[in-house]
Amino acid sequence: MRSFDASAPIVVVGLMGSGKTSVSRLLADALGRRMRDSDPDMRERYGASAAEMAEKEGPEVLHDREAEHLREALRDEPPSVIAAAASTVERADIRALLEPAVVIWLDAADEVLAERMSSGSHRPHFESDLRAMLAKQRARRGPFFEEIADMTFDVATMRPEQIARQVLNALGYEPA
Ligand SMILES: Nc1ncnc2c1ncn2[C@@H]1O[C@H](COP(=O)(O)OP(=O)(O)O)[C@@H](O)[C@H]1O
Ligand SMILES: O=C(O)C1=C[C@@H](OP(=O)(O)O)[C@@H](O)[C@H](O)C1
Ligand SMILES: [Mg+2]
Repeated sequence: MRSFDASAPIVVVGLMGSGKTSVSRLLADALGRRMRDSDPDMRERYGASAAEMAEKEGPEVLHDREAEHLREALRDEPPSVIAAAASTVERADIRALLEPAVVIWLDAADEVLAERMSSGSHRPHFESDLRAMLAKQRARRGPFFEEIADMTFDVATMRPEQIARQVLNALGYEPA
C-alpha cells in the first residue's frame, strides 16, 4: 500500500459515467485541495461542452484538448485532485506522466455506466448504442486503466462516499 504523499496529485480515471467527478469532488473537499475536471474547465476555456466540441470540431480535437488539460492540471502546485477525461489513458505520454500520481480507477459493467452517462448533456455519444460504445472503449482502454491504477473500485456496489473514505484510509490520510 503506498503511503500518503502530500506532494502527489490524485487522479481519478475510468470510462464515462463511472463517477470520476463525484469521487474527485469528495476527495478534493476532504483534503482541502483544488479539484480539476476536464468538462467544466474546458467549458470555461473554450465556451463549449465536450459533446459540442466533438460535434463541431471532431473527437480528435476534443481528445487533444483533454490531454492538454490533464498535462496542465498535473503541474498544479499544490497538487490537485483531477477527474481525468476517459480518453486520456490512451496516450503513452500521459500514462508516463501519471506514474508519480495516485491513480484511482472506477469501474462497473457497461450497462451500469451507460445508465449513469445520461446524468448530463456534456458527454459525447459517439454512437447511439451507449453500451456498445462503452464496450469498444473498454476493449481499448481497459488494459491501460489496469496498468496505471494504484487502487480500483467497483462503482456498481460502492457509493462515492465509501470510495472516498477508503482512498483516504488507504493513503493513511488523517484529518488535521
Ligand atoms: N458510486 C456511485 N453509485 C451510484 N451512482 C453514482 C456513483 N458515482 C456516480 N454516480 C452517479 O452517476 C452519474 C455519473 O457520475 P459522474 O461523477 O458524473 O461520472 P463521470 O465524471 O465519471 O462521468 C451521476 O448521476 C452520479 O451521481
Ligand atoms: O471517453 C471519451 O472519449 C470522453 C469522455 C467524457 O469525459 P468523462 O469521462 O469525464 O465523462 C467526455 O466528456 C469526453 O470529452 C470524451
Ligand atoms: Mg465527469
